[in-house]
Amino acid sequence: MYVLKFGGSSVASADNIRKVAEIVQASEASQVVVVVSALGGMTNELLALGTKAADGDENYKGHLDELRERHLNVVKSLLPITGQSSSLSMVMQHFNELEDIAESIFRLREFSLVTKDRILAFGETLSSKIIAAYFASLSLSYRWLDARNIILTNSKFTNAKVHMEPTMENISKTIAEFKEKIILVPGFIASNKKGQTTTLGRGGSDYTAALFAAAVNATRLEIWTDVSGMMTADPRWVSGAKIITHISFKEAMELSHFGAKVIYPPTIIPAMNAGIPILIKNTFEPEAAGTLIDNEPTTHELDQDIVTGISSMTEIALLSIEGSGMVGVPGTSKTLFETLAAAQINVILITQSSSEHSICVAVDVADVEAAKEALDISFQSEISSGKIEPIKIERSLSIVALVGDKMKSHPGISGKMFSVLGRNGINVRAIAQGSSEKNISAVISFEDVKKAINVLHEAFFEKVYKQLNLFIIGVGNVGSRLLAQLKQQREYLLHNLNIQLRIAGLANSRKMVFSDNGGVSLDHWESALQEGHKYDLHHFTQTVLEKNVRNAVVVDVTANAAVAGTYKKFLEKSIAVVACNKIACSSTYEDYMQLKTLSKAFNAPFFFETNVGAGLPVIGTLNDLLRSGDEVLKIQAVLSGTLNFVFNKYDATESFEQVVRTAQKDGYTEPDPRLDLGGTDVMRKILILARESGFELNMADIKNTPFLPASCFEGSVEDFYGQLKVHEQHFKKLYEDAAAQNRKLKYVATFEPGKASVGLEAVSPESDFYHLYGKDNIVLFYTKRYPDQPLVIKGAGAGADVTASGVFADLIKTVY
Ligand SMILES: NC(=O)C1=CN([C@@H]2O[C@H](COP(=O)(O)OP(=O)(O)OC[C@H]3O[C@@H](n4cnc5c(N)ncnc54)[C@H](OP(=O)(O)O)[C@@H]3O)[C@@H](O)[C@H]2O)C=CC1
Ligand SMILES: N[C@@H](CC=O)C(=O)O
Repeated sequence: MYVLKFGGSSVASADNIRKVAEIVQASEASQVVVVVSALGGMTNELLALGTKAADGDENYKGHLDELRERHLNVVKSLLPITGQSSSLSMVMQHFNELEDIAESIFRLREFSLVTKDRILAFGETLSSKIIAAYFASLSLSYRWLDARNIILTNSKFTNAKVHMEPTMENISKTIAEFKEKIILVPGFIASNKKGQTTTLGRGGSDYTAALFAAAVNATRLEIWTDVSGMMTADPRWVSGAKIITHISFKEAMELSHFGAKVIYPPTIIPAMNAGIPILIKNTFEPEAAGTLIDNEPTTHELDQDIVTGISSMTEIALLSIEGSGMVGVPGTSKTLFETLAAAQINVILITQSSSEHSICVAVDVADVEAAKEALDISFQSEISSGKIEPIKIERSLSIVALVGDKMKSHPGISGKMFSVLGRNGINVRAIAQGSSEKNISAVISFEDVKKAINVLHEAFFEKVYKQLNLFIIGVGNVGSRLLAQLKQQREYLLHNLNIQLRIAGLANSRKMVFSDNGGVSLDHWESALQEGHKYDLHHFTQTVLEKNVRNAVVVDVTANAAVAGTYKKFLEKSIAVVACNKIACSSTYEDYMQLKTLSKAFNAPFFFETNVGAGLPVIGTLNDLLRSGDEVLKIQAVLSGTLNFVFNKYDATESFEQVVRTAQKDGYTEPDPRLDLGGTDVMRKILILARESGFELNMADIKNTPFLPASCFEGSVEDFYGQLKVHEQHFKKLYEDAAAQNRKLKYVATFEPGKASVGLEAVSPESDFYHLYGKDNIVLFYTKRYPDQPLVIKGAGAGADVTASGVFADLIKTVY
């Protein structure tokens, strides 16, 4: 025998009830008990009706008419016209009775728990009788059974406790007498020994079904609902949440406790104790496998799935009792829990420090004031004598929990959980893990809960893609190439690295756009940006912070100082920063160090590989040398792609001004080319290398011997080009003097501990820099391990594509 329970959504309309009938008929069992809830939403409607009447609100009458109409309409659309009359009069009769009760409530202005149960019982009684009539119209072999004659409870109205022994006996005896294939039972309702109607509280229909399943020793209990089973996380929050096809009873209990609304744990206990498997199925997708809950060890699609699911509970509050007077004093926790129990307050989570200095309990936020009041009274003397500090309350908190039987024997799960939360800037307020190790719970801020569930889901469910949320500022020369590369590689990243790119925000100096769903389209980002809001850096920064999305990376592809000034705000919220903008790392040493410190302290990657050598692995190599214990003795380098290009190309046949213009047109110069020609760009780069080598240095410490006449720096960029023209002879002479000695002009940067310089040099053919072509850069690292023959990095050191690819590589590094 199977027991099938259909919830409110499954019987909400005539169409749905037809589906129920199909499912029941298709059941392979020779006999089925079908337990049904009230039409979807009806329990709340009935409650509201009674409350209205009790409040003296005459509108209860109109409300009653609507509910009557809804039931009559279901009958009319479900049954053939010839078979409707007896059901229509059955509905009318019940509503006449309901009307009498409602009128009494209205008159007396009293809606006692006894009356509540009477009113609520109409929901399941009516739905089950209508369904019975439909079964009759299909000529199915069925029997309607009034649960009130079978399930016996105490008199705790609205949440009655079942007298198990007589109830079990009643069910098994009664069912044994029935020969019909279908036994149809209204869920949720029962009666006390006086014969008064009682109800079984939250999840009552599931409980009815579990009682029947246990009493008849059913082969299986099927819970038919509107979702296809229990999921690895709440699908409203995690778009990649998956159905769990098989789960143990204990895991299901843990998972359901926090938020998984598919089953309500206490209701499945009778079936669980009897070892009856429970199958969660979707009435609207009956072909889906659903979730099987039983005593068998959990199987997963992937063996490495240690965690079965992630659950959450929002709207909780923490109460903390702290004080030195608690240490070594037995009885504090006894008083605490007895007080809360006496005040009818459910404790959701408990933590106590091993120092015994503090105990922290999580309760429903609705209970927190009452809890504090009760505790203030109980601990009054300890608080006033200072042994215990006044009880603290923290609201706006949530719990996220990992659930899984297999976590017990698997080290590292909690480590991974907390490091994933930490990496995403999610502060953990309290932690609880039972010795069964089936559940690891963390209390976090409510505003972080969505992010927390998503990052945990990504971390523990291998097949789930990790979503990288990019906020890109700057879509010029380099930024637009970056977007093109992201577009080109997005499928590769998805399928090979499980990284799902999402452009969560995009800005230039005029417009900005954000996207909450799929992200700004990589195919149409230009038009999306064009149609965006007016740009405002403060607004952009605030929006990034407020969005609080997981795996967020701010990508600075501008050359702007104000944008560089925002990194601090991001890093201290654990948002990664990737920058090709060199301003932050070449600002004051204190600012540079602050960013590095924040990055470490908040686990927020801060990558700027492209600050030196564009896409060349210069900073990464230097970091590797130092991490492995090497020390930098000297750095010699050609670090300006622009200047290398200009002095390679310039031979006085084409004007110097024209050659510089070409460098700008080809995307090698800074947005303001005077930074290249004046040496500032190279100063920044050697400064960054010196700092990354572990030396304290500032721009003012670098000697810059300019080769441009001072007048080139006056006025605008166009004035600058004008001055280059004016001084053509100066550049010609520089070139010819070098050529006359068989030398080439190279703009060289040098760093040795204590000193750094940049300037133009005429290098001979023996120099490492002589054969450096095009826009190439070269860096020679002389270190303790490479004292004579330096470690050399050489290659294209400027250009939008190579720079974009360096930024791209940094972005990917933030994931690992
Ligand atoms: N080119 C290269 O080879 C290399 C470049 N870099 C660095 O890359 C960065 C970008 O260079 P590049 O792409 O050539 O510069 P572009 O001038 O071509 O683009 C700059 C982008 O930043 C935007 N922008 C400027 N100011 C702001 C602001 N205050 N707020 C928001 N957005 C702003 C611009 O918007 P709008 O168009 O509206 O002005 C534009 O979209 C520079 O820092 C450069 O040093 C690093 C290594 C190599
Ligand atoms: N303008 C720079 C670009 C890279 O940083 C250069 O010319 O090297």
